[in-house]
Amino acid sequence: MFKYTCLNAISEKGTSLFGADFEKTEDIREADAVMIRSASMHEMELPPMLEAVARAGAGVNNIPLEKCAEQGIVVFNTPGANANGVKELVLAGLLLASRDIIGGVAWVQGEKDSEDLGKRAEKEKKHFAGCELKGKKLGIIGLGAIGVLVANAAVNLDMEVYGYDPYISVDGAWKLSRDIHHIQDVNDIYRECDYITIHVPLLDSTKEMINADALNQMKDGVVILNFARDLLVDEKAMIDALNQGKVKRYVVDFPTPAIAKTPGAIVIPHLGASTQESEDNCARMAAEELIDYLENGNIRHSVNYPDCEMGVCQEACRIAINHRNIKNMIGQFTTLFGEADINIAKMLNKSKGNYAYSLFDLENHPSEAVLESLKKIDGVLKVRILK
Ligand SMILES: NC(=O)c1ccc[n+]([C@@H]2O[C@H](COP(=O)([O-])OP(=O)(O)OC[C@H]3O[C@@H](n4cnc5c(N)ncnc54)[C@H](O)[C@@H]3O)[C@@H](O)[C@H]2O)c1
Ligand SMILES: O=C(O)CC[C@@H](O)C(=O)O
Repeated sequence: MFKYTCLNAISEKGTSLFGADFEKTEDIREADAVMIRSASMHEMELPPMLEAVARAGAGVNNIPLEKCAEQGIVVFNTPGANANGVKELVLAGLLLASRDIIGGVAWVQGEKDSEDLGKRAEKEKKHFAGCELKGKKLGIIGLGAIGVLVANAAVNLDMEVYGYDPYISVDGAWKLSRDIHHIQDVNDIYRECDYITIHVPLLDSTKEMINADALNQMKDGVVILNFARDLLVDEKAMIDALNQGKVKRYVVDFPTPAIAKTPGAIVIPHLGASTQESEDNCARMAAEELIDYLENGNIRHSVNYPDCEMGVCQEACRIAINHRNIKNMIGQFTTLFGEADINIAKMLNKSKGNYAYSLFDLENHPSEAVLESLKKIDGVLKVRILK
């Protein structure tokens, strides 16, 4: 029996996939698995029996990845599962920044008791006029699941699209429309574009990438959209740029009191992935990842351990070992099995950065003593016996 806990509301489309071997608990201390959206785990003590965390979403900056890896806890996310939801809100952001729909609707609300509202609207509407997207230059920083969808949709809106992503995946490159200009130097995006949208993860290397230097290079009256993470933008520099009119509109999905008070900012309460479809997709993918990991030891879409899949075990049992990526680990594992007279039917070892993962399908069950010896090997972080 496995236990899971949800640290945020998770769609029932995902949780309903947990079968008879799974039970929900409200107490993380007895959970084998955590499902999470945006709650922060940074200050949390990680219980010793926790095996896995699944982020029903893309960004994992709310989870201590290294601390989890050190305890043999595999962290998953759900790449692409909410990308369409975000893409659609980015398109809404482009339109909201270009036409004063928000100002116009607020004006109508303020005048809703005027008998001659229709007539007055015709006179006042000039205050809410805007510009069209067609022909404008859109720069996209980050061409992953969301950036590619935004880029292709913007081409269909007749925008001139510039994309920058030095680490673009082969899959991403295949999906990208040929009409997109591939940019090698992000400064070209800063200098050339009328609209700039960022779709990169929050990392040490991307933190405050939109800072005073970047803003100074941009065109006067540029529109910036940030549906990725608040800390990608230096908020103080953005507020100054909005106050000086350098930035015409800043559309941001991450509210703070300072930005919400600044004229020109269009601030949304983190709604990018808040559609039924995105929530269902993320929950389903997260649940499937956890089930396959807990039952079969397979890792797919992990952000702190290598992906490693060996299907369903057909032998006496499967041993899953989370360990450091250092030399002679496999030699020590196989020596132990050999000395215990256990034949290995199938094995797989993968590494990612400082961490590695090994699966062994064995023809006989190892004794408790063998399992204890495995756990004692220097560099081993977790050992599980499955089936
Ligand atoms: N507002 C929301 O509700 C919402 C929803 C989903 C994702 N997000 C955020 O959006 C981010 C992107 O999501 P995604 O699903 O497209 O992720 P993704 O991993 O598919 O794409 C990220 C892309 O950024 C690129 N990248 C990394 N560093 C870069 C850099 N310095 N310059 C240019 N490109 C760089 C990567 O190569 C990758 O292609 C997530 O990390 C998350 O923070 C927000
Ligand atoms: O769970 C959410 O609502 C937001 C998710 C989003 O920020 C993500 O990174 O996927």
